[in-house]
Amino acid sequence: MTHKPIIAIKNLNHYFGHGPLRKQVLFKINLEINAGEIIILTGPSGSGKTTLLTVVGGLRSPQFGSLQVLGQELCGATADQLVKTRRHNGYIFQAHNLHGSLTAVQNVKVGLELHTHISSQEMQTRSIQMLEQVGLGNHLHYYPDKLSGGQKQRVAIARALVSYPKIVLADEPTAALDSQSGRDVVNLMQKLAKEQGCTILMVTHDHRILDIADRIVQMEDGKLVQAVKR
Ligand SMILES: Nc1ncnc2c1ncn2[C@@H]1O[C@H](COP(=O)(O)OP(=O)(O)OP(=O)(O)O)[C@@H](O)[C@H]1O
Repeated sequence: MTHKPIIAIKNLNHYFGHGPLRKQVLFKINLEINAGEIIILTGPSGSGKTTLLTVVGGLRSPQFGSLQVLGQELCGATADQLVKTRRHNGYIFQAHNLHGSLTAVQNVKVGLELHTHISSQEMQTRSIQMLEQVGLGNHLHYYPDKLSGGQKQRVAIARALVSYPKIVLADEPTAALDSQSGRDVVNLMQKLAKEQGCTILMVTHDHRILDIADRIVQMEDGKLVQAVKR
């Protein structure tokens, strides 16, 4: 096969703490993820899912092994290189992390902040279009406290996708939502990701949404125990 994976993880080990408190949390992780794939990372609490997600997302430096994202080796990368990698990513977290003092459209624009080549007018236009795509075209100027949980998470999705990222990292995006809103939110992520051709790596305990994955990867005690092809 000639295509290269968008994310290639080889023998990745990760430790927290120092000296006698040093504790290994990721053990010899090997995983390749192709462009456009939706991967769900699941497993018990404390098994290392969030650690793996943050390392892959360039939010934490990889320590041992190899991690290539879009062809760039991140093991041993400088802080600058990690920042560059983060520009290709969109992030969606459990607690949507919207700014309470910004409207929906202003929050979405934050997703374009690092993209200084885009004019302010273009940012506004793209942010509005993105909110229309997530069904919030008539809530553009609402502040987060006037939106429901599901609506806030849809703003967070719009913010994550407005820069057309190659990779979206999502940590428990449905945890704070009722089952219908959770379903709506992941359906929307799936639809937009497929339209934009972006790759999603998502951590979840929510068994109701496993069906959106192309592959489910199971973690236990810091190890990948299973990579199920669907
Ligand atoms: N910043 C940190 N410093 C020290 N230990 C940490 C840190 N972050 C996580 N850990 C430890 O690393 C292990 C893996 O944690 P991680 O958050 O990756 O697990 P998880 O599978 O995402 O769990 P959960 O499903 O509960 O979010 C746990 O034992 C945790 O206590």
